Amino acid sequence: MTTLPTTAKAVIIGGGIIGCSTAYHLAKLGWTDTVLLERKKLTSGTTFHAAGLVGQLRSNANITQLLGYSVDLYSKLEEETGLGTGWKMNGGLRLACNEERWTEVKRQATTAHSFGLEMELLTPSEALELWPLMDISDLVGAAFMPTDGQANPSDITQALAKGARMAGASIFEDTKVTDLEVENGRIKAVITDLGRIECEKVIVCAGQWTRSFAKRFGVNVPLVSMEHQYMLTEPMGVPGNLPTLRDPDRLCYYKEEVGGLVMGGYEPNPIPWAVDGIPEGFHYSLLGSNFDHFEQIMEQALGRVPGLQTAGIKTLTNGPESFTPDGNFIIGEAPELKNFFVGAGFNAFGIASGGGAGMVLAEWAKNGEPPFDLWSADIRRFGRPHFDTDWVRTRTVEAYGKHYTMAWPYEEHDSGRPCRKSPLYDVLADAGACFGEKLGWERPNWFADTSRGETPKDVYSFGRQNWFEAVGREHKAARDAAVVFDQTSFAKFALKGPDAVAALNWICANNVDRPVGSLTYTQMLNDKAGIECDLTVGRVAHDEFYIVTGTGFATHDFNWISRNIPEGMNCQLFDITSSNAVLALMGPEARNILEKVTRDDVSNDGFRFGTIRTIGIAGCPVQALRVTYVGELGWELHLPVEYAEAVYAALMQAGRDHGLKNAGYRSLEALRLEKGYRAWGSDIGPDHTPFEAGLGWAVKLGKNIDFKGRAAAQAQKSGGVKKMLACFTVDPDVVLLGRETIYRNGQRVGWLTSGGYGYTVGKSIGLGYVRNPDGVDADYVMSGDYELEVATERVRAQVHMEPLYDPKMLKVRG
Ligand SMILES: NCCCC(=O)O
Repeated sequence: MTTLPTTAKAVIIGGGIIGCSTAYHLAKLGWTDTVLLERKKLTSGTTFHAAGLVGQLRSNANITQLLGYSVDLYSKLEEETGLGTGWKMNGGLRLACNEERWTEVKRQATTAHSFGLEMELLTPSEALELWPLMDISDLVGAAFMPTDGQANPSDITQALAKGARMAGASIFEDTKVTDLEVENGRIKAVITDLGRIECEKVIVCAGQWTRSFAKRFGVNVPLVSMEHQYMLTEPMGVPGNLPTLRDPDRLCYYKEEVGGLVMGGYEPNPIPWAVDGIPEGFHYSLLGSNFDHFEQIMEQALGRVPGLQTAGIKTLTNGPESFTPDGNFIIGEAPELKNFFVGAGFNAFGIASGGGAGMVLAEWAKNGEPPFDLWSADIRRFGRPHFDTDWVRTRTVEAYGKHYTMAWPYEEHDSGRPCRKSPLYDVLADAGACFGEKLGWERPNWFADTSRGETPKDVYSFGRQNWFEAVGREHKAARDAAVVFDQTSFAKFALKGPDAVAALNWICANNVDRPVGSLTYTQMLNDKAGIECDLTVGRVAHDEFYIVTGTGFATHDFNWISRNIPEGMNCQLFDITSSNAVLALMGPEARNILEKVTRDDVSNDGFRFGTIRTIGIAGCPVQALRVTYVGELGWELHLPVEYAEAVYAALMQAGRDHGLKNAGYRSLEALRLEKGYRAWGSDIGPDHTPFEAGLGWAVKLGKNIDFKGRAAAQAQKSGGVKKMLACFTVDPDVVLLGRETIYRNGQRVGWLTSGGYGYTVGKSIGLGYVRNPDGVDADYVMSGDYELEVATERVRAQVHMEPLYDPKMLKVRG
């Protein structure tokens, strides 16, 4: 009879690879009173039927690092535990069968180089030498990553479980979690059919069962079970050292197994499973093989591996796996419930991610923060649309179907749209808007001039895309006249209460205790002085602040602020995103236009840069913020949604004689790059401090006010930095997209965090950190000779530490 402990530091729910890896790492970190509970047997959920490929390269440096950690761990786990893992570092091949895919593969190789991974380009015949079973008649080229590999999913999980036990963790199989005890918004205990365990942290690694389990406690985990099939052939003389192979143009992957081949794929019409809930008793269970559905993948594979025509098929495994709406996994502490952690939704990368995901989950649970920025996989990246199961399923079906399709620059999702619409959606659509989508919001990306025969639809490529000229027109209007951006999707919060100023001044790096009517640009830092939030704060009353942040950061920033209000302080945070529309009027003509529609004083003296006031426009009380993200004179106009059409119409009419144009997010991006404004999530984030990012001027170290992250910020200000954000320009015909490698005096020193084009300066622009373990300052940055690697080619680059456009801020303050 199993006797559960009555207390534990951490309880992990789920005995698949992620749960076992988390237990392994928590125990190694010294939390030996970690308990893992598995409802049935280890691996019996999804792990046992995973294919077991371990690839490393992703478009995000830290996720690539996490996967690289898995490879390092798997390389030594067998020796440590004495259990076989099936780990083989045979390398991984990726094929390209057309010129566009070849460009994508070359850009991926450069991304690999940026992140410090070896990835070699091969001719078709060189690829054939590594993978002699394939037909290469349609091949343009291939890339080879020598450190990729494959593992046996069940064996590697058992080895992690053994390693966890060896380090002191306890693992209980056949133990069902029936409930959680929650007290004051945090986890108190886990209730099982064999007893109660009081604990500090719960980490739910229950695979596709995670969504319904978490929902019982108000936590949203947007994942969907999808049927995924792969076949295994009878032995056909496949050598044991065969690299894994990804053939994205044919949607297929391959690996060697006992002398045969595993072959699976990602069909464009996947089948969601268990839409109304996973049946009781579904463990060590598979779905019936669906040969008809697999035929489309099989047909493609036969073209690549002719030997499959005569190979016997041993099994066609149809196992449901968790997929997510954006193809990234879901990790971190739930915003809805303290001490409730999630590691789920691994999109068929569970085995590749297992080692690293367990490591980061363990560190996050133990230390209260992840070891590095995991924003692209963070559970707080989701928002309102992700609560709706139908919407999540629709979007996830699209994401699954695009698993191997070309990842085009600027690609937008097609499904589940339109979902959240600004009140101006129809008006802007009539004006030629081509919309993009973020967190469900439809947002104009650019405006087609339909009178010239332009169509508001993106045509994707790796070169300049069809919207390039249209965005250039918007850019020019912003610099020479004025534009209006519909930025209604901005997340907006109100913080109210007698302690609002004290609380916010603790959370913000900049000083927000300024007179009513002041606007403050500020970061919010973690204890390492990493930038957790980057936002604008307006003091609208003695005891009230209006906070504006990016569309995609609504859940994250709300959670960060509310969790960091010091205990006992009397103030409340409200999400008022849906109450207010936002029109940003920007450009040298902005004042002339605004003066025509308001009786309020908007002169330079009457309405200074960096202030917020209420003005009247078209019968509407508008909160006007004199601020800019494009480097021009301008105002963000925040107004109750019901006035949006009237205020927009008044502006457009008044702007007619001033060259006012609609503009979208693509020109906003080009404008901000010229000005060197940083974007959270790419140029700045938890791995970057204000001093590294050139934002030290916004940190209140000169004031005697304590704030979160102050000690680390102070230490870095005194000790100096080891990386520094710089701007790079290259010839206009070089397309920069981000992740291009930066070389200083021939040495790799970083990669671009953003890339784009500056229409005023007529150059391609990138931002990125220059790293040096011995320390970096502006002189060091400026004294180097720079090249960028773009799709494996090196190009000369100029470096800049000042904004390319209006470095003295004359336009903004004028
Ligand atoms: N579970 C299949 C993984 C496929 C891939 O790594 O591309």
